[in-house]
Amino acid sequence: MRLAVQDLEMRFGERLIQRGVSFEVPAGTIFAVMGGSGCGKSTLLKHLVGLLPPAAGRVLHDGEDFWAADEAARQRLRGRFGMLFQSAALWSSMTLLENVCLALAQQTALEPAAQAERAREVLAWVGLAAFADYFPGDLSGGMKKRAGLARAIAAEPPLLFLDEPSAGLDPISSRKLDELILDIRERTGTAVVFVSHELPSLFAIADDGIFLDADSKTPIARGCPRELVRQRVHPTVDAFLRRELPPETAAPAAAPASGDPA
Ligand SMILES: Nc1ncnc2c1ncn2[C@@H]1O[C@H](COP(=O)(O)OP(=O)(O)OP(=O)(O)O)[C@@H](O)[C@H]1O
Repeated sequence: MRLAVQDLEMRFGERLIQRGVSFEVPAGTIFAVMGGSGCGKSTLLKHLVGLLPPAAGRVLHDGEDFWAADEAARQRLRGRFGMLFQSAALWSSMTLLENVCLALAQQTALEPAAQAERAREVLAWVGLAAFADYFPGDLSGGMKKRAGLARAIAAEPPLLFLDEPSAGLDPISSRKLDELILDIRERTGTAVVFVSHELPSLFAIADDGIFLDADSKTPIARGCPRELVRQRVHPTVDAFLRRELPPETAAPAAAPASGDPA
């Protein structure tokens, strides 16, 4: 499935958030949505997953215009997306197995026995085979994220949306989640669109990406984060990807005190 975003304009009422947002995500690509706080990353994700209509522009799935389609067609397209929200959004009263089975019941025609078999398989992929009968409340944050990922990928969606997947995780859990996302792409060929502030994750897994700028309210860079940082494409992008203060806010370099060695 190929996602194409064409000249999207994002607004809340009169307030412009971003304009001129265009990019494509071919099958199997891991695509990062980057930018500082409040630039519109989560809002863009809402336009892409079908939660919020954009003010203008198009979101095409294999050429089919999502927001111009009727509700039945949108529902069919939504069934092809896997989603992992920041909170992992698991049902707390259901075990992990039941959480994954519920997603399979909603998104596939599998019989209950086949749902359970598939659910155990994906829980094993994410390293939670031994926790199938646990409730989300009994898991660590990283385990909840992995369970959420298992649920998102259970029906083998061709397109996976991840909203800050590693937020709140320690560096080791975050690294494991990155490897899991790469492994899932390898196994299923899914495309992944993810929002992240985590530089190690951006550098480790993204093949391509877009940088949304809150000041100009428009994208200011496109490409693989590793390349963008190497090419020094824009001071704001540089500041973000290198964790450097932008020149206008950086403290002046301290003058050497007299008597210091030269
Ligand atoms: N429902 C809403 N109504 C009005 N304004 C909103 C709404 N949701 C978000 N905004 C505003 O739109 C802008 C973009 O918000 P968004 O959450 O998309 O940013 P973000 O890049 O995801 O930020 P962060 O990295 O901090 O999560 C912000 O200024 C926010 O205050």
